[in-house]
Amino acid sequence: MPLIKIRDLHFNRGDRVIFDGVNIDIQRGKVTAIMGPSGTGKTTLLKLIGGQLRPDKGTIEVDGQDVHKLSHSELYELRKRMGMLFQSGALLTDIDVFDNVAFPLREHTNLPESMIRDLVLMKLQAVGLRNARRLSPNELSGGMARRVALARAVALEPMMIMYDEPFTGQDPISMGTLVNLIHRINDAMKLTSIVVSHDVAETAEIADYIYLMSGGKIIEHGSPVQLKDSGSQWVQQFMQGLPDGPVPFHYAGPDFAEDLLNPEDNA
Ligand SMILES: Nc1ncnc2c1ncn2[C@@H]1O[C@H](COP(=O)(O)OP(=O)(O)OP(=O)(O)O)[C@@H](O)[C@H]1O
Repeated sequence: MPLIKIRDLHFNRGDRVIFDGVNIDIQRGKVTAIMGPSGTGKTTLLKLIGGQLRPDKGTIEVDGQDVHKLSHSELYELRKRMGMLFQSGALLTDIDVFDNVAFPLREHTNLPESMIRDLVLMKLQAVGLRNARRLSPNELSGGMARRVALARAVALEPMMIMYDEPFTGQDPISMGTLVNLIHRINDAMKLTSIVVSHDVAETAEIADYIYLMSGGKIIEHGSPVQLKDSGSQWVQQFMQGLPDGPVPFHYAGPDFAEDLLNPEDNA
């Protein structure tokens, strides 16, 4: 049984079709990557899985529960078991690293402070920042801040974790550290991970399975090796990061000549 089962997912933003009949299985214990060009709806998909958005049609089941049929309190309980690491998931800047990681534990559990301390130190140890616990977030590098956010995301021992563009803005060394950490934490904590990214090389390195999305559909799915050997031109363009190919560079709409001929249209 997959941990997440997405069936016939449809979702629109105004007239724009974001998902047009998408099916995805996220297997337990694995790292699954969702990749696709900018604007294809990767972040939107994570929000649909987390219940922040509602599909127009189709279902999303997480651990056997239909996310969009849950009551508020049931969804709240489910969300506590879903770690999320959003790109914008900033740390609280007026408290130190330790208190940032302790925050969800103090918020959602009644554990005594001594136990919270042990749990926080364990999580910080796992991301290599136990000795940075008294630093304030503005004393951290971007890579360190992301590792603290990761420690915080796993503080409540979630069953899964969703990463939104975890590698953006990282230098090669902290990129390498993150790549290792995502895999190590997934295996050590027996998690299920979803990584949403357009960083092909790094994502292919950690993913056990990849879904490639474009134009509202899943274009291809398989192991990184299967995708690298794919005969599809589109898949090759994406996996090799080639600028020209079947993937359009321009956001869909009227063509340029038509726009120039309609100076009245300020849209
Ligand atoms: N709040 C919103 N209201 C209307 N449209 C939105 C909103 N958020 C996103 N969109 C549109 O939905 C589409 C998908 O956005 P999304 O952020 O999910 O893409 P993405 O694949 O994560 O892109 P990127 O890789 O660039 O982060 C885009 O066309 C975007 O313009």
